[in-house]
Amino acid sequence: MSDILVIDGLSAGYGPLRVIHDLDLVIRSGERVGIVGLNGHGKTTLLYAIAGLTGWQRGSILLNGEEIGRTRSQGAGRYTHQIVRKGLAIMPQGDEIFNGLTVEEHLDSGAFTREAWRDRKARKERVLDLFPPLRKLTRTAVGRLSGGERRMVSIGRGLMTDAKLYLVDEPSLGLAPKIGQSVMEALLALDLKDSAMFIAEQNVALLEGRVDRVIGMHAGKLKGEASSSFNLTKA
Ligand SMILES: Nc1ncnc2c1ncn2[C@@H]1O[C@H](COP(=O)(O)OP(=O)(O)OP(=O)(O)O)[C@@H](O)[C@H]1O
Repeated sequence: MSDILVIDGLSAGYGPLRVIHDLDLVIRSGERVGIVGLNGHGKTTLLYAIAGLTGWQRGSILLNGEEIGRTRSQGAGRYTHQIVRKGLAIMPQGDEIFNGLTVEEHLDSGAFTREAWRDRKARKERVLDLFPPLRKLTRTAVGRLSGGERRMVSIGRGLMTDAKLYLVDEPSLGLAPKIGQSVMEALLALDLKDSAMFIAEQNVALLEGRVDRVIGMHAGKLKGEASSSFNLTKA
């Protein structure tokens, strides 16, 4: 098992606000790791820092052995395209999708590397196998879909490339519990091979027993392994 993500001494924030405090984390190939914590304690900011999307950051982040951290004081997103090309897929919180585009156009938009584009038909099939409700909707504009279907599109787009690390931010957020559970189950059914998945989620129960590890986050620091006994209010 090789290290896919090695974070060493990461601090990050926005302007004067420091959200992540000197954080270390290792995720290995084949691992699914969950991160839980209350709203505002920095889960999204940690995922953003890995993707180079915070206001500023410092500390080392190795993705598959390559440094993607750098010390940055400004220019959020300036290096994100390079990080993505090194093997990062990010599925952001909420549905960052374009209402006028069809499901198929959305999935195609995720196949932006040359290999992924060449292979997009097979990749779409893989996504449609994971999310069967989308199969009959490929020509439908996403603006007409339900919340659960939109989430499937947004996650499915992130699965159109062969990433080394998939970052998924609150896949069940805002969905009815049953729908949230089925989206999570589909996501966890993905054959990771030698890649890894890092999932931020507020609902610990959705992760427990389904991922390899659950880590708690409180006030910008990791709290070690968590379980359903991990009390979010007192973490
Ligand atoms: N773009 C931004 N600019 C300024 N401050 C931000 C920005 N994004 C987040 N913050 C602040 O950073 C802190 C951590 O927020 P973050 O979204 O990382 O937490 P979270 O644990 O992911 O919560 P949530 O589940 O609501 O996303 C909060 O105080 C938030 O207000």
